[in-house]
Amino acid sequence: MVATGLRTHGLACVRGGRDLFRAVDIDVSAGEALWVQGRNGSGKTSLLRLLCGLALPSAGAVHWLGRDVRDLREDFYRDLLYIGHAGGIKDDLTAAENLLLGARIAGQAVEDQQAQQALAQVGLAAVSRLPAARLSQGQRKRVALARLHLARRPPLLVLDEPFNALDQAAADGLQAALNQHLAQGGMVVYTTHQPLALQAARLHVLELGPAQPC
Ligand SMILES: Nc1ncnc2c1ncn2[C@@H]1O[C@H](COP(=O)(O)OP(=O)(O)OP(=O)(O)O)[C@@H](O)[C@H]1O
Repeated sequence: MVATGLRTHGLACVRGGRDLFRAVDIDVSAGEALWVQGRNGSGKTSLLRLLCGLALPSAGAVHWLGRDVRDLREDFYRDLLYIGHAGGIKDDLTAAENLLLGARIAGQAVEDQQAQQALAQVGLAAVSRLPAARLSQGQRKRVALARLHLARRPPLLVLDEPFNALDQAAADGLQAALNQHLAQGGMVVYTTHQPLALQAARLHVLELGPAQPC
């Protein structure tokens, strides 16, 4: 069988000396989405960071296309777009510079004009040259999400609270972009406290419970 997506087996995470979760098995293939749910502090962000190889699990492993992400490194990061809770936006850079920097760190060659177009797609054309420090929370979130509108969108999107701080029009636009990504065979792993099911070939739901006692 051809390995086509993101898988974990027996994933476990310990933070601050306590078990956040154990034995998490994930299997997300092309066109599928995983909605990670749970209360504040249940470990959603911690899980997403493990999936992206940004932290190590206390047990288990993460596989992308059949290989451990620890061995894949750059090959995995080329296929992945991770947008964290805070979006990684730098206050002293403009919206456009933030977008360009984020893309270039991910190894994506992006021209200024493409960045402007992507920012226009998320309704930020008028403020693209403003320092991010002068943007609202929702506008900062949109800067981070503009990465979805650059020419090359990686197949795997891992998005931590992407709908937070967005107004209804922006949330609708994001939902449409993610549904389009899934329809084209991409994969989305996301968290949200809002009732926002994406249209996927299969929508997996993972509910993280309260932390287990050590
Ligand atoms: N590096 C760390 N050291 C110690 N504790 C940590 C660390 N990272 C996370 N935690 C703890 O792990 C728990 C889970 O945090 P996490 O951010 O994964 O939760 P979450 O489900 O994303 O929460 P929220 O819904 O509030 O965003 C929290 O109690 C947090 O304080």
